[in-house]
Amino acid sequence: MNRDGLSIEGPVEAFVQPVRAATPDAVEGRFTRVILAVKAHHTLDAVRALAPHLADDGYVVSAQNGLNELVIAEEIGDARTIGCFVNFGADWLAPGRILFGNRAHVAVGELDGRETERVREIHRLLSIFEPKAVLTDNIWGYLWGKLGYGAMLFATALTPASMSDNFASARHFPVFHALGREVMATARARGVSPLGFNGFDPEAFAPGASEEAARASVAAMAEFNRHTAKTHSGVWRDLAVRKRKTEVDAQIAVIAELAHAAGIETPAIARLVDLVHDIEDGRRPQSFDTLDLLLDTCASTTRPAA
Ligand SMILES: NC(=O)C1=CN([C@@H]2O[C@H](COP(=O)(O)OP(=O)(O)OC[C@H]3O[C@@H](n4cnc5c(N)ncnc54)[C@H](OP(=O)(O)O)[C@@H]3O)[C@@H](O)[C@H]2O)C=CC1
Ligand SMILES: CC(C)(CO)C(=O)C(=O)O
Repeated sequence: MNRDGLSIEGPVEAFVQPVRAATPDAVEGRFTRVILAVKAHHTLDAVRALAPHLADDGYVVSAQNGLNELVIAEEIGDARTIGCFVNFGADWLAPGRILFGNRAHVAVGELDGRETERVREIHRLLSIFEPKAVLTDNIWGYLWGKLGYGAMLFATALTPASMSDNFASARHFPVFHALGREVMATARARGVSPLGFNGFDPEAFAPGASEEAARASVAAMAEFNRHTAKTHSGVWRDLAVRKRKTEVDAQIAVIAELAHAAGIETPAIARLVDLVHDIEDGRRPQSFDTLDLLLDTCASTTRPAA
């Protein structure tokens, strides 16, 4: 990147941006604004490494999946943490080369919902990248919406197929239905009002919602993902391409812990976490047989009581 710049490629935009890049050990100086974009399980290490480089009035914006804002705020304080939700698709292709696969929802907000000068400025900067970026007073609503969708993306990564083809598989609808319902029930138990985006409709997975509404949302997610050059999720890439651990513990297992604390059962999430571990550890392949094991759990949890 230092030699050639950062190359953004793909159907959305193509350009080369000159940048100054440094590995963590070579970073010098103190900064006011830090955008954190490491995988969720690296958040704590990264925050500890960057903290000495954060100005007294500096802050960290979490451009990640998961509830990383909780981890960051625990380490450096609520006042130095800003929430962010990103749903566009990007793949690392090679050093200095990134595929920008599609535009999608982006939102930013203070953790307590206030509209401060600094969050307005971050929103202005994000809008250069994504003109429809939202400045929100409910960032937790977006983060929990993404957790609902994210749990489904982890399920799609159990197979070799694209996100879209997974969502379009009518036989596997109970998987997406059960995962969405477990996550949305947990969000509500924590007093969060989850928000929707790009086909994901939180109301469709709320307690008491009709199966028809959930089917419409899953179909909308299949359609949305049909039009991206990033055909597979980051989770799938971690397993199939990068051959490394996924964010499943930091992003998904944590939902089961929060659900348990609220007295909510999460059999689908528990099974999903186990199956992802099985693939990470080489005990199972990415295959529809693996997804079918999750289907067995989900079909029994979503089947109406006799
Ligand atoms: N890619 C996408 O389309 C989307 C991603 N997200 C979320 O965004 C976050 C980032 O994802 P993504 O960009 O795809 O991930 P990548 O793995 O491509 O990038 C993460 C980078 O963080 C680096 N890193 C790891 N630990 C540290 C550390 N302690 N200090 C400094 N750098 C570190 C990694 O280096 P190295 O490779 O050397 O380990 C890697 O370059 C994740 O939470 C993901 O779920 C959200 C929406 C879409
Ligand atoms: C699929 C995507 C880009 C969201 O649409 C994502 O969040 C991921 O790859 O983890």
